[in-house]
Amino acid sequence: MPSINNLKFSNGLEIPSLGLGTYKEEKEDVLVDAVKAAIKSGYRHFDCAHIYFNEQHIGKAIRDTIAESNGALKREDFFITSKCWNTYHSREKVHLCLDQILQRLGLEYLDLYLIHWPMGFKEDAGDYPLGEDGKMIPSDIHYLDTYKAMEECVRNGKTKSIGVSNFNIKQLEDVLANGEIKPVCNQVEVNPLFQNAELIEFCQKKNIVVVAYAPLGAPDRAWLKTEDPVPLQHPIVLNLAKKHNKSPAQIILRWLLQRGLVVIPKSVNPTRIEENSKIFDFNLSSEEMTEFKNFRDQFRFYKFEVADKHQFYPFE
Ligand SMILES: NC(=O)C1=CN([C@@H]2O[C@H](COP(=O)(O)OP(=O)(O)OC[C@H]3O[C@@H](n4cnc5c(N)ncnc54)[C@H](OP(=O)(O)O)[C@@H]3O)[C@@H](O)[C@H]2O)C=CC1
Ligand SMILES: O=C1CO[C@H](CO)[C@@H](O)[C@@H]1O
Repeated sequence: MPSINNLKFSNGLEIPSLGLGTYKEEKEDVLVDAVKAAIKSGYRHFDCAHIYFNEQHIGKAIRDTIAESNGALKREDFFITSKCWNTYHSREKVHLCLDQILQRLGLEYLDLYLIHWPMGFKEDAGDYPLGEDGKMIPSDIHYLDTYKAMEECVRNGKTKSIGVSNFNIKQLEDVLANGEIKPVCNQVEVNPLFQNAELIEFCQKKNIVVVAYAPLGAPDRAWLKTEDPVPLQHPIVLNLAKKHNKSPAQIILRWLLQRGLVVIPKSVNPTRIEENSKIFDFNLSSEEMTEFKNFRDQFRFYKFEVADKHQFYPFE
């Protein structure tokens, strides 16, 4: 089995270019089985977040696997990302959020701690503080202040690296100009229907690794509409799948890898988890890569519209 390769961060550390997404599953037995199946299939990178309400199960599966491996697996073999939620943007809360994450995971450090979104929400009013207008109530905390506290988390050893998620080019430029520790990554949506070319080009020029979320178009999203386009069923993908004797998901993931991205497909199905790992043993030609330009681009699956009035909302 070809092994999962790594990409190098600007700080010299490495991230496996395939990780397991974990959003939208909170059941302990399902998640523990999924994480264990992933480890068996060679995954070492797990994408978590405070707001996914499931980190205790992921941590349990990883710690149990390490304990049962008789020394074959250690904490250092894993790459664990988690994210500071929007109601934790003040300095004190950035630290509190990380402490709570580590406690739930049962780990002493993260490999990567991200600011989940540039927008801070009102603190101490639950995870989704909705106003009477149906929109998130903002806090007045600037993401540059949040980022300063993130830097302290590297200095105190609770995370190896820091980065951001859902930041646009202007917001990244602010962080690059004002921060002391460079963000190693920006985790953003990328899939055939939302190719995000301009942002990816900017990040790659600045040596910021792009982690592609919703790589398969999040077909399990709660807000799915029957008329929405489905990347996994697109004729271009189906045709390439047939040609390479691969599945539609493998074709999309391979296309993303060949754009120099890290992919974090979510699955809780052991067969699909293994399928998604078999993307390192074939190549799409440059002509095949170009075929993806024929997709209807700019169909964003994660718009987070309840926060679109926030001064730091990142999307147009
Ligand atoms: N930073 C951010 O703001 C965000 C980060 N994320 C992260 O990115 C991860 C991935 O994104 P996500 O939204 O989950 O969506 P994905 O694009 O990864 O799609 C997940 C869906 O695809 C299905 N699936 C997985 N593998 C296959 C396959 N081989 N063939 C067919 N269907 C398949 C899964 O079903 P099943 O489980 O049944 O296999 C599930 O329904 C998240 O889980 C999360 O970790 C996501 C959104 C926002
Ligand atoms: O990662 C994500 C999934 O969950 C959140 C919503 O509950 C999103 O805001 C976020 O981008």
